[in-house]
Amino acid sequence: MNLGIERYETILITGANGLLGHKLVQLLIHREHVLVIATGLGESRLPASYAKYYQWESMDISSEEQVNSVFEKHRPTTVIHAAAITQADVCEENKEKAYIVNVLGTKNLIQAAERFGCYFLYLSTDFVFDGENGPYIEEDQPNPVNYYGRTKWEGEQLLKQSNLSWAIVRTVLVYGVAEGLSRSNIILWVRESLMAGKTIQVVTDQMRTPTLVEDLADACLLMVMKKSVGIFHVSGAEVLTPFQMAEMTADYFGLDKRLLQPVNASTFTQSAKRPPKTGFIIQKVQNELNFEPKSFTSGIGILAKQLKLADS
Ligand SMILES: NC(=O)C1=CN([C@@H]2O[C@H](COP(=O)(O)OP(=O)(O)OC[C@H]3O[C@@H](n4cnc5c(N)ncnc54)[C@H](OP(=O)(O)O)[C@@H]3O)[C@@H](O)[C@H]2O)C=CC1
Ligand SMILES: Cc1cn([C@H]2C[C@H](O)[C@@H](COP(=O)(O)OP(=O)(O)O[C@H]3O[C@@H](C)C(=O)[C@@H](O)[C@H]3O)O2)c(=O)[nH]c1=O
Repeated sequence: MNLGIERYETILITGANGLLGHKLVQLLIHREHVLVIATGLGESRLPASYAKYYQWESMDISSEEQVNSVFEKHRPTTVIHAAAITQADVCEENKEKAYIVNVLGTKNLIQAAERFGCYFLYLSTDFVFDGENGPYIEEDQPNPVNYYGRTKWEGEQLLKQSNLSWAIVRTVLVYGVAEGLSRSNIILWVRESLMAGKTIQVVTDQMRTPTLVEDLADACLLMVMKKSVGIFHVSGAEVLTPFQMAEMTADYFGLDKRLLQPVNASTFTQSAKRPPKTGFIIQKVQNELNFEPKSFTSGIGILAKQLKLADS
């Protein structure tokens, strides 16, 4: 795909060791006229085969000094900000750390990006909503019910108040596979548990529109190409409960569904409250970007192929 840009773009990605960051690097490194600066905590955990196509910078976004020095060195034209503490329970139990990374880290990036006039794409979440009446459109009013959601919402507001040309991409329950991840996701968790013969409790009364990470990365690329501005809801189109997702995963891999134990979220104790019914209406990105997400079953198929390749 031609990026549709004449001059060279230097695209700086935060959270490049994460699931989305990994796929963004994979997608961008072979584009013409694009220099990829992949950043993350410590060393790169990206596949060794990508190494010669991008530059790695160890960058803790909560360090203003590290952020400024990486921006001075590479002078990015675009920032895709995917780094965050994404575990809702960790954020709830360690609010100060969550604030420092998710809010102040975002502020450091925005301030540095302002000095270089970057286009800034920020990853946000369905957890900015309270989940009382999803699925949501972009104009709905956020009202986060947990601390992770609050920090992401504060990040959104910082960006809106900036002088940057910005886009906020909100997404939902992202699934996929990549090397060296620091968090799992619903398909991997269900598959691994059932393969080990383990009974798992799965929630029946939450609603989500799960998102294949490759679809999300494609949407981010489209937005960078168009320099889209505003808030965009990017997710799968199917509204499903985690229990339905678990059943579909078990069916796909031919695993024993009797190991799936249905539970209500109220009986299921987690330190961060989860919004019950979220998910997105994605008409805006369908209309403006021609974005068409895969079905959940196709998404499992794509992930399964990658698992097979990794095993072979
Ligand atoms: N996953 C999901 O279901 C959803 C994700 N999102 C948002 O999408 C974005 C990408 O998510 P995803 O890729 O799935 O998440 P991951 O947790 O896989 O990736 C996030 C990355 O951020 C890195 N990170 C954490 N703290 C810092 C820091 N101080 N400085 C630099 N990097 C840091 C982590 O590093 P390390 O790996 O070393 O810990 C990790 O690699 C996030 O902003 C998230 O809020 C929104 C909705 C749903
Ligand atoms: C751990 C666990 C999860 N679940 C369900 C609940 C939940 O909807 C789904 C995923 O659970 P997790 O705790 O992994 O994730 P959770 O924090 O609920 O998911 C979120 O991640 C962050 C980053 C986001 O921004 C959100 O979009 C969102 O999808 O699986 C169970 O049913 N049983 C379990 O034992």
